[in-house]
Amino acid sequence: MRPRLALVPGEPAGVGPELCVRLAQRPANRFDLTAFGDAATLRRAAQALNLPLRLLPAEALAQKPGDLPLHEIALPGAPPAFGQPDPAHARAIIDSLELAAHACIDGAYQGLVTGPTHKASLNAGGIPYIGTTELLADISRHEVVMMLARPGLRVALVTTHLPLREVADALTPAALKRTLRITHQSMRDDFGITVPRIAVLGLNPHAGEDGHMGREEIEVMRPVMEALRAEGMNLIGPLPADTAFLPDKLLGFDAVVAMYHDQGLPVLKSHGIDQAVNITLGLPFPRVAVDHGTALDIAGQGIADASSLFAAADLCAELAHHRMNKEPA
Ligand SMILES: NC(=O)c1ccc[n+]([C@@H]2O[C@H](COP(=O)([O-])OP(=O)(O)OC[C@H]3O[C@@H](n4cnc5c(N)ncnc54)[C@H](O)[C@@H]3O)[C@@H](O)[C@H]2O)c1
Ligand SMILES: N[C@H](C(=O)O)[C@H](O)COP(=O)(O)O
Repeated sequence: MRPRLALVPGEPAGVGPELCVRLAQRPANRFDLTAFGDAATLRRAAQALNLPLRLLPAEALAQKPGDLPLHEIALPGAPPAFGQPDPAHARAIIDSLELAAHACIDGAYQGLVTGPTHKASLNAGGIPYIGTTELLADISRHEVVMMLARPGLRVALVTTHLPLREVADALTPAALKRTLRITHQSMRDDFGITVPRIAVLGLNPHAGEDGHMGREEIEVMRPVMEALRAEGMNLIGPLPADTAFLPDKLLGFDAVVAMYHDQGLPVLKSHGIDQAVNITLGLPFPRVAVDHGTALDIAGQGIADASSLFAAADLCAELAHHRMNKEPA
């Protein structure tokens, strides 16, 4: 059976809608798609790119390139100008994500693929939004982990979208343990790695230099890692973050756990945005997103690279297939 994926374009003023239009042109997808969003925005994106687009009822199946079933969540008013998010659209954008997530939880869809959102505009529109990862954790009532991945490198985060000055306080034994457990379990269940080798980065320079440059490695990290090793987890570290990503070292890890957003993600994104994706581990359904943002500077110009969205949809379908095949008959 082909999985049916819910596709949410994200910020209407950004590149998300045009990337969804490009995805709808791909022949022989191994999955069926239904977009959750605004029809006028998708049509406008197709027009800007001079690509065909035929919006179908949500439950229909695409018949030819350019077909896209749509569950419409209309924006109030016309689509925003390219590159100019309108906070008045915040509610509709969040509704798209929430409806798509609930449809996945209810089993109508086997996975969720999302385009980029503009966090500042959503907040300016009165929605206390931190990120889609956190939103999905709330909706599903599951503890989750944000992982970005590209061929040869997977990076999971203990803390996600919070100010740097709050990171050390947020690195609690419970947060670290939760992240390591969810990452370990997902490597086994979703990626089929029986004994995942998980590298854990120190928080401080040189992993604290035996306590001379910070004590979180000694007081928080080592006790948690010892306890989890006793349960059979293969954990390496705490490692100095500056050298953990050396190519030879990476060959020895299935995943790297970073303590905060910009400790891990710049390394991954420095390889280019084309093949990288953002996976939410721990949800009751697979969710994969693009690894890049709204790219407001190039929206509507037809030059945005759709590779990350294609990779996200392909991986989401693969994870969905995997879960469908594991479910008892
Ligand atoms: N998945 C997500 O929802 C997600 C991810 C990252 C950032 N964001 C949000 O996006 C907004 C803008 O963030 P930013 O400016 O830091 O990052 P960005 O990724 O939007 O842009 C950084 C640079 O990369 C380029 N770029 C991005 N995507 C591209 C693509 N598909 N093809 C070609 N070039 C591309 C942009 O033109 C820009 O020069 C912020 O609100 C941020 O929070 C969302
Ligand atoms: N941290 C992500 C990144 O840098 O790509 C991004 O902001 C999106 O995260 P959500 O999917 O949680 O919105």
